[in-house]
Order: sequence, then structure tokens, then C-alpha cells
Amino acid sequence: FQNPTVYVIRIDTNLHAAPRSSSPSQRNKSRGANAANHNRRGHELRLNKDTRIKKKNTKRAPRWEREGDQLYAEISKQITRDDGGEDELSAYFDALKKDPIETVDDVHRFLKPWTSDGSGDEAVGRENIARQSVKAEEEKEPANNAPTFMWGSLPVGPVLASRLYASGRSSPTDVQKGAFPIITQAKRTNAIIASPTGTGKTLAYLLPLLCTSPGGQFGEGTGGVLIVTPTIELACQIQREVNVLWPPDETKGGYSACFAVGDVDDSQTGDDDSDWTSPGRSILKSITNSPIIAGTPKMLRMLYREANYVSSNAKIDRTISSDEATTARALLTNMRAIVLDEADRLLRTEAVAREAAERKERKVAQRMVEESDDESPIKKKRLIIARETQTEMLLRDLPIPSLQDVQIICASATVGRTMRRQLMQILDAPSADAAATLITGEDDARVKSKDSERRKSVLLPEKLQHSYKVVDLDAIEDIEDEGMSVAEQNEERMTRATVKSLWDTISSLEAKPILIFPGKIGVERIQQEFIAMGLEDVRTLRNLDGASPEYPPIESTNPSPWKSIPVYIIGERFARGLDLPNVEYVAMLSPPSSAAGYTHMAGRTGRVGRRGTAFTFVRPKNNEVKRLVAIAETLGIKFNVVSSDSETDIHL
Ligand SMILES: Nc1ncnc2c1ncn2[C@@H]1O[C@H](COP(=O)(O)OP(=O)(O)OP(=O)(O)O)[C@@H](O)[C@H]1O
Repeated sequence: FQNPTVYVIRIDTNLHAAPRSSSPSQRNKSRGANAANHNRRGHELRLNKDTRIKKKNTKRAPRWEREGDQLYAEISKQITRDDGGEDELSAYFDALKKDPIETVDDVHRFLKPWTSDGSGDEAVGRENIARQSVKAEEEKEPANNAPTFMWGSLPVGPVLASRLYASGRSSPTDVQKGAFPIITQAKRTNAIIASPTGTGKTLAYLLPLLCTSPGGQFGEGTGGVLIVTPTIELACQIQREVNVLWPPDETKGGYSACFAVGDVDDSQTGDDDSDWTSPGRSILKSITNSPIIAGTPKMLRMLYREANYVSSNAKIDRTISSDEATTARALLTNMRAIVLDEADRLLRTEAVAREAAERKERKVAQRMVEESDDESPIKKKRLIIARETQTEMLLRDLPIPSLQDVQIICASATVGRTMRRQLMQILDAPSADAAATLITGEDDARVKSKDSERRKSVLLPEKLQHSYKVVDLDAIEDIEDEGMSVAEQNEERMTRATVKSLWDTISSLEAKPILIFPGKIGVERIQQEFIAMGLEDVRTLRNLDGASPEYPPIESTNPSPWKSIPVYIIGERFARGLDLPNVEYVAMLSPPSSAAGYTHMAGRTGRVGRRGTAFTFVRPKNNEVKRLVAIAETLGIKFNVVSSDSETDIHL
């Protein structure tokens, strides 16, 4: 009843009117000779003409009908407004004769008083328009070339919007909404995209770059965008994402718009010395007009070094083909953006932070010794100096005029002050803010929470649950193998106990894909154990791409082609950015050595608002328990306890 619908019911109130004749002929008869003097209901009409007209006029049409008529009359007129009227609007239109509309901006300026952001109380008139046009000139931003067709609130253009919908992404995530306007700004803006794992950071940088691509998919030019990733697997994952948005066109050679610089193809490098092609040249040869180049910093350094050589020696070195020379020149001249995906890992931020903390600790210790009378020498820990990384070397040596001319975009779930300062140094910027704009998915209520623990947990997806399980060593008997040292026997017992704990945990869970980080135990051992226990779909990095007939492609979201629920076993260093479909559980077989490590591993589940649980297996050892406490403290998370038969459970 809040929005009642009004029905107009016409009721015939003339209940005493003569009944209607059943047929038209009878009706005509009943009207008879006097019909002219009677109305249709048989009431007598007065023949006095004036009275009759008067009577008709007194029955006025309802207001809405009269206003409606007026409106219809008004809108059906030809709108020329050349009639030289004297109202304000006519004056406004008259001004057009002196200053006709010629450009898109003229149209906006002219229509401004009727657009929702034009303040309603401003007087309509030429003065007003002139003022607005001056203002517009002052504020004039270079035009944004992004096509308009909305994906949620983002103008990504009809083609990309349809492909996004078709691939099951119906609206942008918060960080995608935040990143798009900043990255597409006509004034080149560097950006750091920082938001929890699984919030769509890849699309957050990819979409604005594709939308601002000069000439689109086939007009961008080779190597317009360079994406640096810590692993080749991540580069391939980005390639798959690009293929969804910009599918390879068979009529144009069927190559992907994103070239993933992987291991060098041996078939390109001949066996004998005369056929030998350098790895850099092999990569260069394989690039076929790809506008986006993605790869690890080491491979990219090799590629760009070779491109530099080829472009400067094309005329004198006979081994250089004209195609190679063209590609090399394009690589060096087209670059407009560089993305550092998982930037803190690429810039080895952790090592720099560790070194800084260690130096600070040393200073404090030194001061304490100086202030006390204690003469005993200070025990010094070895200082591990953070070395320059491959990415830093790549950025330093890139054969382009200046990094200032290229848009730099960094993305990671774990961005801190150290990383921002590193970037500031690399770009020679006066401050971290000047180096790059920080973009976060700020709609998360946790960011504004008064509870500091809750604020800390913002690095992780909100729906991600955390659990730990204590490995029950007593469940495994002592190992007595004469071929093994005591230490090896203990290690083996630990491994068996951990595998048993893992198996017991998996057995108690709903059947859903699980990702295991095996820690020291290693990928192969867990794989062998699980296959021996009868699991069929046990995958490692090698069979993730679905190329082998035994393993269907992992993009498949339909569980029907799965032989059994997939179990992925992946080494920790490949955790970053990995996006495996439908993974509901992550198992870390020992507590990670840093909170950032935990964030990236646990974050393989609970992605894009889905549920997920991360299990950490902890042995009853001081260092492992301490690590788990430090992780819980840093990230502001509370663990659930997975019960175990042993009495050694620790409650954090
Ligand atoms: N707007 C969206 N709606 C639904 N799903 C999305 C959307 N954007 C991205 N995704 C999907 O979310 C998943 C995670 O995206 P992505 O890998 O970019 O996350 P991320 O933030 O980079 O995570 P990580 O920090 O772990 O690398 C992908 O499968 C991607 O296809």
C-alpha cells in the first residue's frame, strides 16, 4: 500500500435510463422521429441553441486532461523557435545565430542549464553560457578516448562489456571501479593497486589499458604494454584473461594479443653452432605483433637487450632479418605502460624491509651496550643485504628514453610503505604520492572499522576462514631404518604424521577442489602419497594448462568432466596471483615464514566474495607456533581449531 495504484472506474450512474434495445434496428426505431430532440439516453434536449452550448461548456474536462491536451498541442508543434518570440528562451536561441554550435563541447555548453549538474537556479541566457564556456576552457582536460558502453558503472565499450558479461563477470569489483578512471586519465598517472587477494586486480589494470589502447586490439602496435610477473605461470594466466577480452583472430594469424615470454623454445635454437640462435633472438622471432608482452623480469631483460642490439645493428649484422628488425624497433618505441604484477615480490620489498629492521635492531642494541657497563661483546646476527632485483635491473636498463614517459602500474595485495618508497626511488619522484596514486577497494567496512584488529584483517578476503591443525606425531610409530640417520628418521616421522593429518582433514571436508602448499615435504612426495591413496586428479604446475588428455583444462567450472575432485599441489613460490577455479580449501603444511606469504597462499581461496577456508598445519615446535602467532597478530585474524586426537592442541 505504500505506492497505491490508482484505478479509474467509470460507473454508469444513470440507473433509471431506459433499457437499451437489443438490436441496432430496434434502437434506431426507439429513437424515432423525435430522436433529434432527445439525447442517446432519451433525455429531452432543449432546442434553445444558446442554452445547449452553455450546458455543454459547463461540463469541463478534468485538469489532467486539459493540461495533457496543452502539452500534446505544444509537443506536436514543429520546434523551430524562429518566430522571434520575446521570452528568455527565444533570446537564448537567438544568440545561436551569432555563435552557432559547431563542436561536441558547444552542444554540452549549450545544454548545460538542462543537465543535472548545471545548477538549476542559474538564469538561462547567453551570458550564462559565455561564463560556462570560459570555465570549461579553464578546466579543459584532454579528451578521454574511452568508448562509452557501460559495464556496471565503467565505460568499457560494447565489445568488452559483452565479453565480460559472457565470461560471467556482470559488474566491476570495488577496486576495478576505483582503478578505471585513474588509469584512463588522459594525463598519464602512475598507480598502485592494493586490495585483498582475489578482488580482480588483474582486470583492474587490464581493462583501462585495453580501453585506452590506441587503435584497439590490432592497432596498438607491438609491445605497447609490458607486464612483469614473478612467474611464467602468472604471465600465462594473464594471457588467458587477455584472450577472453581480446580473442585471437584466426583471420589475422590467430595469435594472442598477449605474448607470454616463457622458457625458450628449443626447436628455435639449432644444434650446431652455425644454426645457434641466442635465447633473446628466439623470443624476438616468436613475437607476432602482440600488443601486450608478459613475462618474468629475467626473460624480459634478455628480450629487450636483444631488441636493443637488433635495432641498432640491423644494417650491419646479416643474421638479422627485416621482420626481427621491425619487431625490435616496435618494442623500443611503442611502450606506453609497464605493469608490475605482484610488485612487492618483484621489487623484493620483504628483503629491504628485513634489512632495515635488522639495522634498526643493531643500533638499539649498540646504544644499550654503550649506556650499560656491560663490556661483553655484542652477538651480531649476519646482516642480509637486499640485492638489486631482476625487475629493478630491467627498469634501469630498459632501452627507452625515460621511465617518465611510460605509465607505471603496480598491483599487489601486500603493498606497504617500503614498496611505495622503493618505487619513488626508481622513478626519482619527490614523494611516494607523487610517484604513484594509491588505489584501494575502499568500500570494505573493515577499512573504517574502529576495531584495530578488524582493520588489520583488511589484507585478506572477508569471507576467508582460518583454521589450524596440530600435527599429531604420536599417531606415527618411531621409524627404525638402519639406512637413515636419527635426524632423517625424525624427519620422516614428521612427514608421515603431517601427511596423515592432512589426509584426515581432507576426509572430513565436503568434496571441493583443494590446493596444497607442501612446504619442506615437497610437491612430489605429497603427489605420490595421494596417488597411492587412490586420488585420480592430482595436479601439479606441470598439468595445470589442460594440455594433457588426462587432465581437462582447469578453466572448466563445470565439475562433470572431472575424474574426481581436483587436488592441486603447488610450491609456495608459485602461490602469488594463482587463480584456480573453485578452490575452496587451501592447506599449508607448515606455517609460512611471513604474514605476506600467508596472505598470498591463503588468498588462493575465498576469491571474489566466495567462501573459503585456509588450513595451516603446525607441528608442536616452538618456531612453528611462534610463526603462527606472529601471522595472527600481524593480520588480525582468529583461527578456528581443527580438533585432533592428540592433547597437544594449542589455542591461539
Ligand atoms: N568483476 C568481477 N566479477 C566477478 N569475477 C571477477 C571480476 N573481476 C575478476 N573476477 C575474477 O576473480 C578472480 C580473481 O581475479 P584476480 O586474479 O585478478 O584477483 P587478484 O586481486 O589479482 O588476486 P591476487 O592478489 O590473488 O593475485 C578471477 O577468476 C577473475 O576472473
